Amino acid sequence: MTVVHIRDGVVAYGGRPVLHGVEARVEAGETVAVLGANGSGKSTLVRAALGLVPLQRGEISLFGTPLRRFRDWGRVGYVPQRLGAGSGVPATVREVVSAGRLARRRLGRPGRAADRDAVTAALESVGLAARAGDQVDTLSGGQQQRVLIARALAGGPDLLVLDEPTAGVDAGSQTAFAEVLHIFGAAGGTILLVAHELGPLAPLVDRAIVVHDGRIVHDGDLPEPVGHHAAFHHEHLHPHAPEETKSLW
Ligand SMILES: Nc1ncnc2c1ncn2[C@@H]1O[C@H](COP(=O)(O)OP(=O)(O)OP(=O)(O)O)[C@@H](O)[C@H]1O
Repeated sequence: MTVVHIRDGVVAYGGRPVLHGVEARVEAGETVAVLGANGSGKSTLVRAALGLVPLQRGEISLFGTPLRRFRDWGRVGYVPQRLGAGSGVPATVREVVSAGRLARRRLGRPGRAADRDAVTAALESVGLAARAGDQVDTLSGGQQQRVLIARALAGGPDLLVLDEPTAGVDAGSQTAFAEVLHIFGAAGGTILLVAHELGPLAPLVDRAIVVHDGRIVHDGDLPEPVGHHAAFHHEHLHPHAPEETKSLW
């Protein structure tokens, strides 16, 4: 099944085109990385795929449903680049992660315990259970990134879309984060992630889409590593129990 399908996608900001008729698909169970230089259009591509940026032309479908008719947002977890800086709204880590449950809620159903358990499990998977009651703005940048990942996981999505999830995250945390994604993918989850550098995520990636100046210039195996990227193919990730993941952060 095709989980994400963009056909002839054109996006322009203020009349300036930044995506020029792109075609991209993500199949169920795949982990696809969108790679490219700064400003090439990677974020725009994934944000357009979720309807966060309007298309000037083209079509998008999610889980086989045209975006304009798609309502099943509980199946989608989105991790933006940053936790909306300057929102100014005080919220605890648990509250932010609980927001990830909203699309799963059904009116009139109890489900409170299930919500609480899902939030706790998501916090544990990113190693932040002990910080649940803290104000989110007292956490470091890397920890806030983990809150966003927990928020996306809490909804129990089938598709995770992540925009530079490991930017500004230290090496050890990147490895732990790769483990969380590995577990999600091994359970059948589909992953679309934007990355400038993959680092420890490289072994997870089934396919790479390379964007250059708003066009897809490669769609296939990970491109041959160059320079410091040469480490990519020498890293291996092995499945671990979630308990082990916790201790990695
Ligand atoms: N909201 C916006 N308004 C105007 N221009 C924008 C907006 N968002 C992005 N752009 C421009 O669109 C182009 C593509 O941006 P995009 O963020 O998609 O690139 P990217 O490949 O994700 O870059 P990076 O790796 O730096 O995050 C850039 O030239 C950027 O300046």
